[in-house]
Amino acid sequence: MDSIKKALTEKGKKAFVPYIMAGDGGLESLKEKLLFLQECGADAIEIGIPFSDPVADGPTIQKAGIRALSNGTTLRKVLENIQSFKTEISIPLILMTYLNPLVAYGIEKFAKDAANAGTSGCIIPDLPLEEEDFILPALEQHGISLIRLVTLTTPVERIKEIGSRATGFIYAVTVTGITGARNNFSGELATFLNSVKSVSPVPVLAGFGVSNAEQVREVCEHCDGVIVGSKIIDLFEKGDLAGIKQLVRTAEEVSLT
Ligand SMILES: O=P(O)(O)OC[C@@H](O)[C@@H](O)c1c[nH]c2ccccc12
Repeated sequence: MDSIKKALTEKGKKAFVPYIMAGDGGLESLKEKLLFLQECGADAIEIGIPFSDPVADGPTIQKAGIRALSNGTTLRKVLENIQSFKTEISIPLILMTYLNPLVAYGIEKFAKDAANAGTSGCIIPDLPLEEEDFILPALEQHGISLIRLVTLTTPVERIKEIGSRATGFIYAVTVTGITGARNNFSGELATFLNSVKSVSPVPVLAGFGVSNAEQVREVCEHCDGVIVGSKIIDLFEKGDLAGIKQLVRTAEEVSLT
């Protein structure tokens, strides 16, 4: 079993995966944030690499990216930084990057350096299934799982194909739009999550727009766990560490389905 799938299932509870932007608040704060989230009980952590054209991101993450870029954060610096404290992290770290910074860095070199840094998964939202072949072999060779996304508008056949290739977990996008807090979800959400679950050999985690305990519970009822980004960034910015801890813990209270 791959290490991400194992980490997300072995505790026998719904998974909680926070997202943070590397370099937001200075790269020196990354270690502290990761250790804090690990201590709160996060099951894995998604680390965003800042990029100038983040097409899937809403205002909160766009702003976090701009802050990170303006203090000189690069993919190379992030990987070096993570590598320096990797022995202190025991949960999977998953990098979220758009294709452009990856291609600029070099695919082979990225896969090798990401593995050396101790990361075990990668989300590339602008990499379509049809174009995976130029990157997948390098990731596989270095033991990095490619985490694929499905959305409310992905056709059933495509969801099946993604299910057949899935490693780590499947990222089910809960909204038709960009990242950021939402007041409510589509009426189709439960049906969508159930259909993804029915073809997935790995956990199905839902993300986009989840920003409070009630929504964590609502979404987790129909899948294996949740990913929260914008709200976590907000809470870190406000210094509300108790709020983060409480949100992470919510997933433990949801009964297994
Ligand atoms: O911020 P939200 O709405 O909680 O959504 C999660 C999200 O932040 C994180 O997983 C993410 C940030 N940028 C992305 C781009 C594509 C896919 C996923 C992401």
